[in-house]
Amino acid sequence: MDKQPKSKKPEESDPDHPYSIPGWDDMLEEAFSAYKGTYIAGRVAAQHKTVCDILIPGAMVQAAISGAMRRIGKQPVVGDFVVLLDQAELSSYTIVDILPRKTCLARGSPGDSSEEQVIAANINTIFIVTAVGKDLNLRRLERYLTIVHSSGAKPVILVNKIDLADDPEQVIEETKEIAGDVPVIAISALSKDGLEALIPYINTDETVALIGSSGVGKSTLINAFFGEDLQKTNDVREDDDKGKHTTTVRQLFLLPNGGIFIDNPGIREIQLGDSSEGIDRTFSDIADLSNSCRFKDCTHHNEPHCAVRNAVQNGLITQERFDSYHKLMNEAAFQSEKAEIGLKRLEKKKYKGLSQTARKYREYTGK
Ligand SMILES: Nc1nc2c(ncn2[C@@H]2O[C@H](COP(=O)(O)OP(=O)(O)OP(=O)(O)O)[C@@H](O)[C@H]2O)c(=O)[nH]1
Ligand SMILES: [Zn+2]
Repeated sequence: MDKQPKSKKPEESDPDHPYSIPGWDDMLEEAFSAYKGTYIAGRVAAQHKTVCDILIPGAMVQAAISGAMRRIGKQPVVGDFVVLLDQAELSSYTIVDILPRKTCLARGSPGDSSEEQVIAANINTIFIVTAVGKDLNLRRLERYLTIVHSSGAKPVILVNKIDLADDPEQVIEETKEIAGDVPVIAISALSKDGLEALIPYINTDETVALIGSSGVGKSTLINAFFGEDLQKTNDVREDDDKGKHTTTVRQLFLLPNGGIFIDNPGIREIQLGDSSEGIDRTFSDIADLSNSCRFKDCTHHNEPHCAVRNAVQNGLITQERFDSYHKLMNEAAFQSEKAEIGLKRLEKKKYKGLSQTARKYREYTGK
């Protein structure tokens, strides 16, 4: 491949250069260099039905999705880096392509609809927020870990309301037991204790998001950490010529220290999709033990000489964690099947998205 020379990072304020787009890097620069002509790059800050709010160097504009993209079902989501056709003569912008996504947060769609829904793209770190008390549910955490691992983003577990814990250390220990190598951080969004530990994850040009159940303190944390006036700090110069004024709530925020924060209801209410790969990473203890099962494709149900079931019997893995694993595998297999049926309906020849693990699991269990 013809390698483009790496361009030097210019001043952040240079409105003519895509480096002023939050999160822009050399890889994107290289992908974008394939577009010659009146194209500019931007990042999706919010999605609406037919248009998106796009951050371009020095301004925020609205752009429609090209007919060609709509026909093939290519839908930009918040966080995407996109290529815009700059039609100065029409005072408008059109999104003509999406630059390669580094991470992709998706959920299994509810009801009968078959396709996985991408909610946000290019998030580097996802804070999984949980809280001391009845909200601290390890099984639910495993579910969130699976979702984040599947997205490609880096998970970090925040145990909020630590001020309510009788024995904070024990709470953290319990959480660490299911976390693998994922960092576990105790915080109190209310008293702002422990928030400094989050700073390293919000480096310049990193994109972060948070997920967690209702009531764990996500809003309190956003206000405590990112500031009450997040919306204000995100004020960008309006492009008078081409930009239309938008009154809708933005979903991508620029943080005062240079980081980028993405928040929308879709991220907050995320469900498990076909994430069998994420399950393997969340349950790496089970995945490791699987190598010692007699059958290579052991599903750890009834097969003889199953190292995983042995570990459960010997107390190395708790019954609750084992059940949680099976529950998530069942759901992932169900999502896979739903996706497959949907795609057959669309008469697609091949579906690569179905993960092998989930397929085997479904064949074996008949679920
Ligand atoms: N004791 C204590 N209470 C907290 C802490 N953080 C949040 N809360 C309280 O928990 C309740 C829920 O907090 P929210 O920030 O609204 O929770 P949320 O996750 O945004 O909830 P949804 O908006 O439903 O998703 C509020 O009453 C907060 O004051 C904390 O660190 N300690
Ligand atoms: Zn087994």
